[in-house]
Amino acid sequence: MGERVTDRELAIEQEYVAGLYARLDAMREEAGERLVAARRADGDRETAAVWQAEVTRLHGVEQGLCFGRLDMRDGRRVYIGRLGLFRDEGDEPLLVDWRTPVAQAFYTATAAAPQDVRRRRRITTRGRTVVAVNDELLDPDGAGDGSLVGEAALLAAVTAERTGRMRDIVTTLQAEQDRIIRHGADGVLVVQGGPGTGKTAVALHRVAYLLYTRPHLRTRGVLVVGPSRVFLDYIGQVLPGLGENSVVTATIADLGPGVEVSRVDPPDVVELKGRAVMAERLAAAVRSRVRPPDDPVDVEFEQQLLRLDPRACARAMRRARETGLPHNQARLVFEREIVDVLAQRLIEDMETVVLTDTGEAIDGGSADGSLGEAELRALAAAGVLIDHDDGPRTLLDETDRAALRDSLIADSGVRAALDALWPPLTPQQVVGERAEGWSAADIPLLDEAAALIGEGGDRVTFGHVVVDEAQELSEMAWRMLMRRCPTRSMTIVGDPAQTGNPAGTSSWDRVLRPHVRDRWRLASLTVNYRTPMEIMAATADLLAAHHPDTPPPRSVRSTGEEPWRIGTTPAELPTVVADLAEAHTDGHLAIIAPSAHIGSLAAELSLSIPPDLTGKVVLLTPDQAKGLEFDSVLIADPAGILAGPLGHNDLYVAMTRATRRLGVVHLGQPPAVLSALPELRPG
Ligand SMILES: Nc1ncnc2c1ncn2[C@@H]1O[C@H](COP(=O)(O)OP(=O)(O)OP(=O)(O)O)[C@@H](O)[C@H]1O
Repeated sequence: MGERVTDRELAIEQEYVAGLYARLDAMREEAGERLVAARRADGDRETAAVWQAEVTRLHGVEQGLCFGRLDMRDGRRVYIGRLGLFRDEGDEPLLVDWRTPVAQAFYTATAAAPQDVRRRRRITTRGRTVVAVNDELLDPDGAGDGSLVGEAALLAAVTAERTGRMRDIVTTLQAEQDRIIRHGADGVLVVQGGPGTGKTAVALHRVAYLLYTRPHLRTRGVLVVGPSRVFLDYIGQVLPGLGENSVVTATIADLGPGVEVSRVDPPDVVELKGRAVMAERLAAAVRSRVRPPDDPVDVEFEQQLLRLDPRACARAMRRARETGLPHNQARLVFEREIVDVLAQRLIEDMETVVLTDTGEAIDGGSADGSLGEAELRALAAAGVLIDHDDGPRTLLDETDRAALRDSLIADSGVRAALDALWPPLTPQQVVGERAEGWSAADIPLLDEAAALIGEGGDRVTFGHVVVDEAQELSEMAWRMLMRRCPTRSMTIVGDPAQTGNPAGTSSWDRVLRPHVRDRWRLASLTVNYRTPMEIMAATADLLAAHHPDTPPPRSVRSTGEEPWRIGTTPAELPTVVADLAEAHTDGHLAIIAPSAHIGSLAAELSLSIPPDLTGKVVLLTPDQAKGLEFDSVLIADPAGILAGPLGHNDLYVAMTRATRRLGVVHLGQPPAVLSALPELRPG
């Protein structure tokens, strides 16, 4: 039950909040001055970077700096906000960071389990002005069902018009979400839940939590992987608003070895390229480049022919392989072995030149093996540098041998022979050059090849990796990601009922076990904060037909607005969609259509490709719509979407993007799974 709050309370909070902003301003000023000073001090880049980060952090938390207050049973008042603020060091905090243990009760205290909280107050601000104060008394006698904390604020947040950019949910986090956010960082945490259950939001708040509680992650780095650049832009404001600016966001393609994706593979090829067995194929392809020769190999060096026998080659190859080094590094071992063999051969030849069979010196040489002029000339021709001033020396000491090896390595004839026996490779050569360009499914293959040959030794790794829409990753993509997360500390969020990639996953265990065995935990989210009941009901047939074991998430609200359908012809589809879009006046509208219609719809509606999410009308394929949300969604040609390789999942994604309204324009008869939708009557 809400308690009536007087204007006096509003005034009290206004004064307090004004004090917090004053403190924030003072901190900003100080950080700004320190930044200027550090920039002035020559070369103190590190200090300047620290203060630059602090300035950015302090500006990021401007909106909704303080959003709550806990009144404890012992009389203490705790104000909760986006960061901790103190009047002076060692003082009681003016504002407590939402990530501290003290603040947790703000999200999890209920009337039944009040955790020493007497009153929970939500403070709503617009700019720096307090516009509302809502209280909940956590009185065990007045316990409701306690499942939703701060229901009014939550409902206000979930019904608010969308802007095309994701907002943080720090003021209205729910208990099941809070538990996941504060879960320990060891091992892999998989967060599974239906559409709109807050998986993305939770993953991002968890990043902020981990950075706060484990500061070493700031240096080790946190990576957030998302399905597309459009999606990463969509979520891009959330972490800065939580005061965190150091996180790297990337798609799988961004992490790859710098090739441009310019081609789309057919679904069966995508599926094939994504399988883990491709790693074995690539390893075999690399191995096959190195085969002991059947016949002796003649190596030309300084107009002499040196003969390498196949057994010596095989032995050198074996030794190089036994090091376990990647191909291009193992080649250095092979090179050393072969050069040793060649050097030995040269030395032996040399000795037969300068000594007789019985070991006597000829051509003026001395019997103890020290060198005369003729030998020195022969050696010089072989590239061995002899210091004449040193006087006569013993036949080929270690320095001579080293010099001989160096000249062998530098020799083009020797290099050509080495290249033929153990060619240095590039990732492109291993995967097979593609004249027609690279596809997204090639990226993990190129990365695997780079690892096999030992390129990318300077590859950046991270202390924690978050994977969003993780159901989309192929087994090969998982291998690629794991190489970037040696600690295997990960948060993985996804929903196998939304998998659109033919190489994506339907089983977390299957993709994770090869990398972490059973060191992964599953957490579930069950409440849908995005999609109203009416729209979820419209997806019921689709979900039941294709994922009978997946319980639909429970919608937190109902809007009273029924989804509808309307039939048309292929020729009229663009104009029907354009008319419906024109009639749409409130909020953001997404038109979701199979890629075959995107061109004609974009032309008819004058819409941009790639889409600008902040536009009032946005045109997307189901794949591009993944993870996003809009006030209204219009689906064009659902049968066309269903015809894709995992079309039922794509249609499910498309239908669950709307926060308010859903309409479907079908060609001819509607697909069976949508036939229960009421038909829109003209007018
Ligand atoms: N506790 C909450 N308070 C307010 N809004 C919330 C809360 N939890 C989730 N939401 C809102 O619900 C919407 C869906 O969240 P999000 O995109 O994180 O869901 P998701 O599970 O990743 O969805 P999908 O799988 O469909 O991509 C967002 O607008 C988010 O802000």
